[in-house]
Amino acid sequence: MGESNETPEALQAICYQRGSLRLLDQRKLPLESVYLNIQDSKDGWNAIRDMVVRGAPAIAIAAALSLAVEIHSLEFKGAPADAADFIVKKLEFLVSSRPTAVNLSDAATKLGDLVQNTSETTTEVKTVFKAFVEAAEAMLENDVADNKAIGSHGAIFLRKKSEGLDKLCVLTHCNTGSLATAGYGTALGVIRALHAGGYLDKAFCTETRPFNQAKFQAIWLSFGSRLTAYELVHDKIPATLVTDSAVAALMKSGSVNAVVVGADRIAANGSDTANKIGTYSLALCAKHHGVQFYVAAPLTSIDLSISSGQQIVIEERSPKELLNSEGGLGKQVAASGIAVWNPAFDVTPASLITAIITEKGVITKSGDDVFDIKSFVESTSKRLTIE
Ligand SMILES: CSC[C@@H](O)[C@@H](O)C(=O)COP(=O)(O)O
Repeated sequence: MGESNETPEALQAICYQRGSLRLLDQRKLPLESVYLNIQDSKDGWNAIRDMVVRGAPAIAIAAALSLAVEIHSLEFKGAPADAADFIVKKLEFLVSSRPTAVNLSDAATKLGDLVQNTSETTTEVKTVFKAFVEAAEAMLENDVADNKAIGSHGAIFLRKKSEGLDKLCVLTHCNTGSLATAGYGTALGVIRALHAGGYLDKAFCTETRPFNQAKFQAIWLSFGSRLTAYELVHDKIPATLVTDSAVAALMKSGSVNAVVVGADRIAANGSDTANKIGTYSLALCAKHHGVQFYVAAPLTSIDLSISSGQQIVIEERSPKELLNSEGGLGKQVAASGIAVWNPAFDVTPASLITAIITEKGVITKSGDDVFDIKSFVESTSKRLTIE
């Protein structure tokens, strides 16, 4: 993994052209824009594990493209079936980088099926590789369009639900924007769409402990946004940063009309949702204060194979992120010997969620207070499109 200081375009987390992949090192934002060259799936795995790239959709796309770059110039000896097996094994390895977001394993399953099927209909290894590379590239291209559709559906729905208000104040958590996706973002995409339409009064972004994913922090290793605040400032969207622990007081003051967050995995039960740690507290606060709470996510974040949030594996990160400054790399800040529990995600029960905003429309609850996620997904044409 080499480094370069070139800045192709601000807010572009994934820079790809066939045979070349560079990932914006999000640990260094907002003070430095450094791109890391990703040459193979091992580099991709490390970049995901070490949070160079993060956010459920971006992780899946970066993983697939890291393998696309690896096989671009690979001299592979073997039959098409061996090439498909090679790809499937590499995908399994990539899936092991981070466990909670389903987008990566969804992509791996679909891409694996694609290469297996292709290998059965060709005598050429290069046909198998080409099918994989084109499908990985399609993920990058389709994601921005999907996010813009999420933004548009969300903006229309939120306005409808907030009749009487000309402009809305919307709170978001973590980073779900251009940096977490191929561009535009999911929950942040809804905020972008509201702003573009002249319907946003103000966005609130939470600090998002412990990695500070929403905060603009002047220490390059204090992970996170830095990121959401960076995007909001970049787009000149009126916004205010708050600590995670200020949210209850903020809602009590009546300053928030709606909360919109992203998702790493939505269960089929209708629908417990895993998202960045702290999301559950926001949802409880929102319920208490009568504030609407929305999840904005692509259909690839829905996992129909699990019936409830209890089956979602929650990633636990290093205690060092709490014990030391600068994302764990700096000086000790906590008492020696203290035990640490550092989950990266939590699960918000469906009962606290007003609606789920997807690229295919908004999933609302039926009379018995449940989301019929399964019917919604089945009635739409795609999850991961392999064209
Ligand atoms: C569009 S990103 C959706 C989620 O992935 C996001 O809200 C989140 O929890 C990101 O967590 P991260 O640990 O930064 O990968």
